[in-house]
Formats: sequence, C-alpha cells, structure tokens
Amino acid sequence: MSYSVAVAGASGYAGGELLRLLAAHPEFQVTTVTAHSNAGEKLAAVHPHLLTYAELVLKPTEAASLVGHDVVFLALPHGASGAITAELPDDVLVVDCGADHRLTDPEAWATWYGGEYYGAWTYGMPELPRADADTPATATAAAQRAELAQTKRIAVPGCNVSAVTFGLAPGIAAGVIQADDLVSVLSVGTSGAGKSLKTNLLASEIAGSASAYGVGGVHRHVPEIIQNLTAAGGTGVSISFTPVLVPMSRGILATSTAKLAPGVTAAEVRAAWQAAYADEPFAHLLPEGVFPRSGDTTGANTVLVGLAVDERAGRVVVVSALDNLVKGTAGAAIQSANLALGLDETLGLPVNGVAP
Ligand SMILES: NC(=O)C1=CN([C@@H]2O[C@H](COP(=O)(O)OP(=O)(O)OC[C@H]3O[C@@H](n4cnc5c(N)ncnc54)[C@H](OP(=O)(O)O)[C@@H]3O)[C@@H](O)[C@H]2O)C=CC1
Ligand SMILES: CC(=O)N[C@@H](CCC(=O)OP(=O)(O)O)C(=O)O
Repeated sequence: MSYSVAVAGASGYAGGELLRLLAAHPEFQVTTVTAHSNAGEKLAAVHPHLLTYAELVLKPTEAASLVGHDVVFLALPHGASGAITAELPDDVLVVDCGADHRLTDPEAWATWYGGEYYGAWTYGMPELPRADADTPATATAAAQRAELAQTKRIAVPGCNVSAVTFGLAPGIAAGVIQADDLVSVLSVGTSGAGKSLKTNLLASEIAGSASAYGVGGVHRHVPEIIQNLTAAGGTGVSISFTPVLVPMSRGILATSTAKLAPGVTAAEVRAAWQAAYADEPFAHLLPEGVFPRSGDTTGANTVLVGLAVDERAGRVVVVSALDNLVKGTAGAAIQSANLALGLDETLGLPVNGVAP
C-alpha cells in the first residue's frame, strides 16, 4: 500500500529535509507541497537539490490544500499548525514538526510560548523510556512505541531537546545519575533557526565565531527537556541548558553532565546506556573512549552517544550528537509516522552519516 502525503511548509529547511527523506521512502508518495511567501513557485525554485519533486508547485498553506491525503507533515512556524489541524479529518495522520503540541502542561505552554493552546499529541520519540516515578529502573521505550502505534496525531520533539534527552534519559531511567543537578551545553548549527533572515545569523557575524544564546535558563526547550526526563523516571528534574551557535550549517553536539548516584560504579553507568540502546536502530552508544562528532551524523537518522565518568568531579559526562534536520526533525517525524501506520519503523531512513 502506498500513502499519499502532503508536506506543509515545504519551502523551509525542515520541509525540504522531509522531502529529501520521503523521496527514498517506498510507501510514501508526496502529492502536495505548500508554502507561505513562496506559494505559486515550483519546488525547484526553492530547493534545487530536490529533483524527485522538482515539478510540484507550492500551494498556499491552508486546510483545503491538505485534506484528501493519508498523511500530512507540518513544518510550520510555532503557532501556525494548531488552527489548520483543527480543520483536518480525525483519520488523517498528522505529524507536526513544530512545538504546538509537545507540552502536556497548558501552563508551561502559556509561560514559554503563549497564544492559544491546542493540546498535547503523542510525543514522537519512540526511544523515550517511560517509568513510574517510584520505580525508575523499570523504564522502557515500549509504552511510547505502543502509543505511537495507536495515534493519528504526532508532535515531533525539538531538536535540542532530542540531543539532550538521548544523552541523559538512559542514566535517569536506570537510576545511575541524579536528575536534580543536570548541565547541558550544546554546539548547534545555524539551520536550526530556520530559513528566514535573522540579524544574529548574518554570515559576517557567525563565520569564525561561536556565540551562546538563550542563556540563563530562558530557552523554550527547557520545559520540554524536563517533561521528557521526568517521564523517564527523574524526580525533581533540574537542568541548566545553554545552546551555543557555531559556524556549521547542520548538527548538534550536546555535552551533558550529571552527578553520579551514590554507590554507582563506572561499569554500571556504561551498562545503563548500553542496555537502553542495544536494540535501538537509530540510537547508538560508542565504544569506551570514543566520542561522536556532530558531522558523524550528518544526513542520518542517528543519534550517537559517548560517555565517560569523571571520578574526581563525581559526574558522568555524556556527549550526544545528531543532525538537527534528520533525527532532530524530519527523520524523527518519518520514524514515528512509520510506527503509526504499522510500517517497519526504519523504513526509508538512513542510518549512516556522511563523513568527513
Ligand atoms: N530547523 C530545524 O532544525 C528544526 C525545525 N523544527 C521546527 O520545524 C518547523 C519549521 O522550521 P524550519 O523549517 O526550520 O523553518 P523555516 O523558516 O526554514 O521554514 C518555515 C516554513 O513555514 C512557512 N511559513 C512561514 N510563515 C508562515 C505562516 N505565517 N503561516 C504558514 N506558513 C508559514 C515558510 O514558507 P515560505 O518560506 O514560503 O514563506 C516555510 O515553508 C518549526 O516549527 C521549527 O521549530 C523542529 C526541529 C528542528
Ligand atoms: C540555531 C537555533 O536557533 N536553533 C533553534 C532550534 C530550535 C528548533 O528547531 O526546535 P523547535 O522546533 O522547538 O523550534 C533554537 O535553539 O531555538
């Protein structure tokens, strides 16, 4: 069976990456692409690298363009997807790459985003371990996958959120690190900010320079990270989160540290991540002493993790890398859509990065 697919926001970075991956997917046929200011243009005019769908004409982003498809991927600015989705039939699988449906707490939405709250959807991170807070060591990703298999509405995680969650969740779920004193500093590529012109992203200002932003616990990804790590079994989750814009177009390299739980050995720490990712197709723990580079994941739906125990500091140091446009958005969206349609979770998704 082949599914007809619409991609809204196809002229943007996330939309373009969805199209690149969907072109290699054996069960999906993209028949509609939409845009905002670029509506009316051929796709070839905005994404010359995408030959498969080059002749499709970008329609306006409105419900009328999207109805009649089996699957709709939304890659729109925050706040733009809620109203459109309300007009789509319940039996259409809708996968939103934006933040509109990620947060389960309406107050958190009001605090960090604002505007109308359209409610949380099934969270599109199949690997997320979920635990009863009293028994974190029993956390597995089975519950998340089971929910995804039943849903018609998927909220794709934020890209920075994914990098941090993949880095820390296994240790929290297994109880080998403390959740109340987490620190994550991320090197992030510029494409995470989207295609529209922003003054802090002028080439003359980012080339050859690194700059922190969202400093002081004010980045909107903080509540989403806390939501995930709490679901993984963390109690009193507290994280200091600082992204640093670096001169690369794609990729995120997150360095996260956490206090070792009392009495835990280095071998037990490693075993926690090893067990969590042993059977995962897209999450991988690297051998001892090996740490990922962001570029190792370019183009792949893969998150790579390296870890070490800093005995002097009493902390675990986890380095996690992913491509913000693939495992950080478009790849995660397709992986979750595969599950929701009962397809092989890995269908159409590259596992190997492009390096160097
Ligand atoms: N870039 C990334 O790494 C990641 C992005 N995301 C999320 O994916 C979504 C898209 O991001 P990204 O592709 O980077 O952004 P871009 O700015 O590159 O693209 C935005 C898309 O939305 C369209 N658009 C702009 N304004 C409106 C509007 N008012 N109403 C409807 N459509 C509009 C644009 O159309 P046009 O260009 O024709 O005006 C374009 O197709 C965002 O919610 C983002 O947070 C999530 C994780 C990672
Ligand atoms: C460089 C840069 O600005 N990156 C963005 C990535 C956000 C993202 O893509 O996630 P959302 O879907 O939650 O917007 C940021 O840190 O805000």
